[in-house]
Amino acid sequence: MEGKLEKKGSLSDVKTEKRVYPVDESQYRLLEEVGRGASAVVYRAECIPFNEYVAIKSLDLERCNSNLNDIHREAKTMSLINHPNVVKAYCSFVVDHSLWVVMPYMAGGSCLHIMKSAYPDGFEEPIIASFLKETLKALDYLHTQGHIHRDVKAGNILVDGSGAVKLGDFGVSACMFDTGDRQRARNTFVGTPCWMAPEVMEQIHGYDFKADIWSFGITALELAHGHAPFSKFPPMKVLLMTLQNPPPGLDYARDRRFSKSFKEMIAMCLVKDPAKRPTAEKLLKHSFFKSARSAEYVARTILSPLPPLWERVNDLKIKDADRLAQKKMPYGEQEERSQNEYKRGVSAWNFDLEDLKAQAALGDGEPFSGMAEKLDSDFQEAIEALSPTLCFEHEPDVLLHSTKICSIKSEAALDSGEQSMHGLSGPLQVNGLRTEHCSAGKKEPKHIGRFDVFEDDPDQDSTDSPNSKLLRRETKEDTVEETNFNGNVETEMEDDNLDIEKGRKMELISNDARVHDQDHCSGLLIGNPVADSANEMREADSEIGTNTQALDESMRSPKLKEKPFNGPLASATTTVDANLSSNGLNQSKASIAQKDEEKLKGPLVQKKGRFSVTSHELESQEGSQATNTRRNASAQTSALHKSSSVNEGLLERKNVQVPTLGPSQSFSGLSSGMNAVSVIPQLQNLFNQTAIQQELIMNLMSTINPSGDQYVEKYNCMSIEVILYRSAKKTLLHRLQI
Ligand SMILES: Nc1ncnc2c1ncn2[C@@H]1O[C@H](COP(=O)(O)OP(=O)(O)OP(=O)(O)O)[C@@H](O)[C@H]1O
Repeated sequence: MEGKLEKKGSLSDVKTEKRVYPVDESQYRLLEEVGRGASAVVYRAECIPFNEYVAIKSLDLERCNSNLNDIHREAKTMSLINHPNVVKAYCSFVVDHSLWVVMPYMAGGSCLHIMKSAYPDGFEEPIIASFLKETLKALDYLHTQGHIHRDVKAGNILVDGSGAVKLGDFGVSACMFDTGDRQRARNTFVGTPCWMAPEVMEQIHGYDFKADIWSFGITALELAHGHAPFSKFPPMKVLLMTLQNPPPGLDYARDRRFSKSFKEMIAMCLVKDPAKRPTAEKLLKHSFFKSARSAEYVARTILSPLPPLWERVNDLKIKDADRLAQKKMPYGEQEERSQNEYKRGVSAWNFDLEDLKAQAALGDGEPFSGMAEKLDSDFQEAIEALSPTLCFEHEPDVLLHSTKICSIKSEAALDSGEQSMHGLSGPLQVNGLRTEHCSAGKKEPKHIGRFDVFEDDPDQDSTDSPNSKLLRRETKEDTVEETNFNGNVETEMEDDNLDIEKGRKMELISNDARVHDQDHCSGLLIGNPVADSANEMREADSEIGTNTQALDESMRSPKLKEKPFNGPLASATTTVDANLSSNGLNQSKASIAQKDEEKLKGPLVQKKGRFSVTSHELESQEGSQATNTRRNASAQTSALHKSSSVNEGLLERKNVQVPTLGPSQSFSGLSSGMNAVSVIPQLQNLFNQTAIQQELIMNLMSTINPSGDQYVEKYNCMSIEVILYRSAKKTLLHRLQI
């Protein structure tokens, strides 16, 4: 390691390393603010004894989830970094409630700052190549040292006065969002949604340094366009789009100005299967980087016309404040702030998958999905804006990450036990569409219901994008799923094994919540994430402390304790899969095919690190207790699957009309051997879950904005919808009983 440091370091670094920077506040004079992030303010400062400008990043420890030891450990790591393209920490020390990290002052500021001030539509290609090449060197170094940056974006690519480029924000800020060791950190969402790799969002197998390569590709697009893809959307939408859309690329009409080589380089980074992304070292050899210019060229063409960094930063602050002032409505203001922070690239987006699923359930899943068209657009926004991982407290310009939903979930999880968690665990399932890796050999869906309304979409023809071409080459079969907001999926399969494939999908879902098909889907997370999750939640709760206490209180209703919160996600999935398997014969054919295949390969159910675990192994490992629990959970999940699919069959057979269900409230085919009476418990189950969700939403609303009349109004509106929905279910139940 030592040798590597020397090889990759520079003389100047070695020189500065010998300097021992004072760890005493009085030895520094803070000057202007030159940057602000989620948890830190960065100042230009003077190191008095050395008569040198430095940057001091002041991290507010009171706003951090991490304990002081974690932060110090990370700061220490940062100080050990020694590479000309990585901003190192000279030293760090605590001042009052803040940690001061002393770093070299990067007078040009971040690429984001430069873009915002002077290049709102992005840079020219040689400049992009220059920034990216240096960034890639930094990543190569970090990855070689075993580090994952986790927050690569234009806002963290810094330029010094002489045009040298360094990757900043390594270590400390990453640790700010961790609550423990790295492994756990790697199972939480860390980073900024637009830049986040799909595998980071999915949390199925964890992620590695290839996540940085994805973020690097997104950063390339950011530098080319002036903003990251999907940056205008709220985080939930960004996550959905990243997971379900084809990877973004330079596919717009205006991108004709960019070279084929640039487009190709981006497409190589933005492959959803991390294993297929190149390493930083390999990428550095790509022809695109031949167009990179010298630091001197960057300083002359880009930096010299700009005013000093602090002036630019101040101007940007004023602009942001003006924009905010234009929006007067409280809700609009909050949304606008959120968007501002988001566009600014602040990384306070520490998501938890469960939060997102809860959000997905609230916004998109049953019971509301069928009524979506009836809700006014305002209400839709309000539901989306429930994205409760974000809230503003105290300081208007600072986005804090709140764990309110997490706290609700913790209560529910702890109280209702493992089974309830199964419906919520695993990959994000929204609108009945399971997220799948591209490597699964399938094309991505073209639309995500209402989320496909994207200004740039016409240009972004998924079939023409270089990425999708790239993906298609990897694809053995050609499957296109089109999903609308209500979870209906039209499937076109050009493969000869159509029926078997359809049946296999059904088998995968309905067997229970366990099976993954290695080639097809990420599937539900099985194993046993519950215990860990529950522990993490307990810890998270204790850390959250008073912030969420009020909410926790409000969530301790007996109903919530009794009922597992696993309905909408599990049942929303049903529509899709039931549609796929409307033919019972196909099912059994597929079932046989699946079993044959399992005999040969052994069904892969989970990957643990480098090891694949088959269902047999898993069962024997987990012992009978875990198996039983899983079976219970499976039975529950299956029941929900069945309940939804049975409905339509009954409707077809009995020709029952359900007047208040929207046209898009989809029910699917009847499984053979089911009778009407047998579905009543399942319907009852759905009915109960509706009530639970209603209460959950109400609590959320009152907690987020206890005095907000708007929410009350919205809630009333929603209550009506829920009542309509309930009455539809009652009618159905009544008719079935007759
Ligand atoms: N050494 C430096 N010299 C000059 N400006 C800097 C320096 N370090 C950071 N900045 C500026 O301050 C901003 C915020 O810093 P930083 O990103 O490290 O904070 P953070 O709280 O970790 O933010 P983030 O939300 O990106 O995680 C950066 O975007 C950059 O513009």
